[in-house]
Parts: sequence; C-alpha cells; structure tokens
Amino acid sequence: MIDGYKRRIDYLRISVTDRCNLRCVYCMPPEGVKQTPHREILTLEEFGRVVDAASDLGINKVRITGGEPLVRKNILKLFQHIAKNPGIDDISITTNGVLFLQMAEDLKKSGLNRVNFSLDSLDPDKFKEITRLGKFNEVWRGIEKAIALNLHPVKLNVVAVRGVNDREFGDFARLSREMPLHIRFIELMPIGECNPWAVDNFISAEEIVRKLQQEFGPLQAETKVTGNGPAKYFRLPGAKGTLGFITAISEHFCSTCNRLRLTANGQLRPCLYGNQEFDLKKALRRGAGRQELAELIAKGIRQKPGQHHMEEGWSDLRVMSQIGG
Ligand SMILES: Nc1nc2c(ncn2[C@@H]2O[C@H](COP(=O)(O)OP(=O)(O)OP(=O)(O)O)[C@@H](O)[C@H]2O)c(=O)[nH]1
Ligand SMILES: C[S@@+](CC[C@H](N)C(=O)[O-])C[C@H]1O[C@@H](n2cnc3c(N)ncnc32)[C@H](O)[C@@H]1O
Ligand code: SF4
Ligand code: SF4
Repeated sequence: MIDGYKRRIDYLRISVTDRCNLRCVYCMPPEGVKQTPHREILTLEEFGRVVDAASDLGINKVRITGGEPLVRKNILKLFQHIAKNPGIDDISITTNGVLFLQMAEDLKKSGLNRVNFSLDSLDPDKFKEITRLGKFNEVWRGIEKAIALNLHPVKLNVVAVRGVNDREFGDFARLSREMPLHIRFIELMPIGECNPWAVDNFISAEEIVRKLQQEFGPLQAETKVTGNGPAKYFRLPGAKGTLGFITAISEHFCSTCNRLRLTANGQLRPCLYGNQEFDLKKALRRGAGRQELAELIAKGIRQKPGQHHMEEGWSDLRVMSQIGG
C-alpha cells in the first residue's frame, strides 16, 4: 500500500518479545527494563493473524526482532505460519545470536531466509563489557553456522559508540574482506534508556568513513545488498563482504521509508521514532477478522509521518527492545 507521502509500505518488523538475555549498554540498564506482563504480549497466533492481514495490503517482507526473538518460547511456530503465507517472500530475523547456533537448522527449516546479527565488538572482553552478559564465542559460532547454512546475506549490526568500539572499525573492515559478511555501522540513536548518553557518545557515519578511507583508501559504492532496510553499502577492493552505514541521525532516510512496526504488546507503530500507535491487540482480542485488521493497519499506513523528529528528543515511555529496533 502507498502511504500519504507516496512511499510503498511493504515491510513489517515484529518485536515478538520485550525480554532479552543480554543487557547492551545502549539498550537496557543492567537490571533490564520493566517487563510487560505475559498476558499483555501477543500470542504467536495473534502475531500470525496480523501478518496475514498485513499481507493483504501488500506487506511481503517480515522481520522478527525483539527484545531477543530467540528467547520467545515456540518461536519456530511463528516462522512456520508466516512461511505458509504465499504473499510473504522474505522472512528475516535480527538477533543477538546467543541462541542461534542451537536453533539455526530448525529456523531454516521453519522458513527463515536470512539473518542479521548484532555484534558490536570483535574483542571478547569488550563484547562482554558492551553486552554485560554475552559470550563472544557463542555468538561467533552462530554467525559461522548462518554462513554454512547459506542464510545469505548474513549481516552484522555494529552500533558505533565513542570510547567503546571506535578503535575497531578497521578490524571490522578487514573482516569484510575475509568473510562473506555485510557489516553495517549504525549511528547510535537517543532512544529510551540511552538518551542522553547516546548524544554524548554519538559517532557519525561520516567520521567512520573518514577513518576507514585513511586506512583503506576510497570505498567503492556497492549496489544494495539484498535487504529491505536503509543501509548504504560499500566494498573494499576484492572483499568477500561489504561495509554498510545506517545513518539514522546524520542523514535520515525517511523519504524512502518502507516499513511498519508491531510492538510486542500488539501496537502497530508506523514510525520508530513517532509515538503514535494503533491498538491491534484490542481488535485481535475482541475477535476482529482479517479484513477488519487490515483496515486498522491501512489506517496506520495512511497516518505514517513523513519523517522523524529526533532532534526534539525522546518523549515516549517505550524502549528499543519493545519496539524492535
Ligand atoms: N531511524 C530508523 N532506524 C532504523 C529503521 N530501520 C532500521 N533502523 C536501524 O537499523 C538497525 C538495523 O536494522 P535491522 O533490524 O538489522 O534490519 P534492516 O537493516 O531493516 O534489514 P535489511 O532488510 O537486512 O536491510 C535497527 O536496529 C535500527 O537501529 C528505521 O526505519 N528508522
Ligand atoms: C533492539 S535489538 C533487537 C534484536 C536483538 N536483540 C539484537 O540485538 O539484534 C535490534 C537492533 O537495535 C539496535 N539498537 C538498540 N538500541 C539502539 C540505539 N539506541 N541506537 C541504535 N541502534 C540500537 C541493536 O544494536 C540491534 O541491532
Ligand atoms: S540490543 Fe538486542 S541484545 Fe542488546 S539488550 Fe537490546 S534487545 Fe537485547
Ligand atoms: S524514523 Fe520513522 S519515517 Fe524515518 S525511516 Fe525510521 S520509521 Fe521511517
């Protein structure tokens, strides 16, 4: 469906849980965020009903995210449901990778096409410091498994944080030469917990590009790597993988935005950074049919804002793990 700004909306990101087995410094406080009671979180069957209704409006790509999507019990059932919908041709996941290795084959069999891992450091001690609870080797073995299972393109999300991983950009670039990995540097966004810390530790994509070019010479622009998101891609000469940049702050990409979000508690959120939400949970739980759900989703699409206003600050009670990134 086309929205009020002539953008084709065809991508739905679903946060299937607000729970997580890590506590990344930019996302959650050490004790975690207050969890939504289980009864408030949509069931897998309810998520499936929303996907089916959304597919009637032209949504053909779905990303499962969270919190950590792989901690959601029976999550494979949701993949299996979505895979049966002939309107959906791309099913992906964004994960911290902790549980990926053990679930990888079942995820693939259940319909997963490709995976984006969050990995902010290649140094195990630093990785532990950033995630507070993570073990680098567990995640790394999951990444290798995703490559072995051909869940291509396999992407790494690296949130750039000053004083934390800003000495590692070159190491990530070298990794893209050696392995078929698509490494995306993400600008730190002042959302939820990390606001205003994020403002002080922000690094622009431009600064990262400058540092990389000093070391590796000019970066060659690459035609878009398969994906539905906003990253712009480059390749080092002869590299197996690519380097990408997600410039949510320095150069927002709202004019080409193609997505909707569904929060873990069933709120349709047309914009990551806009606090307007449409209550699908209420409709689902009073028994709304597919057409009625589709009409509600269409209303959300029609009211999707033209762009974000991050410069005005975060005035929302939600945090990233509830919205799904
Ligand atoms: N401001 C903003 N940031 C976004 C948006 N979509 C994705 N991002 C950021 O990009 C990060 C990486 O997104 P992913 O979950 O890996 O998904 P993606 O980049 O859409 O995925 P691909 O389909 O592989 O291109 C997110 O965590 C956000 O930080 C968006 O619509 N607006
Ligand atoms: C909220 S997480 C959910 C999925 C999964 N737990 C993971 O980490 O991949 C989705 C993405 O959001 C990113 N993210 C979280 N907080 C962020 C922030 N303040 N700014 C930019 N990206 C952020 C994470 O790095 C991750 O790539
Ligand atoms: S970024 Fe992902 S892994 Fe890290 S705390 Fe947030 S939800 Fe968990
Ligand atoms: S900030 Fe909102 S409008 Fe802009 S790209 Fe993200 S979701 Fe789309």
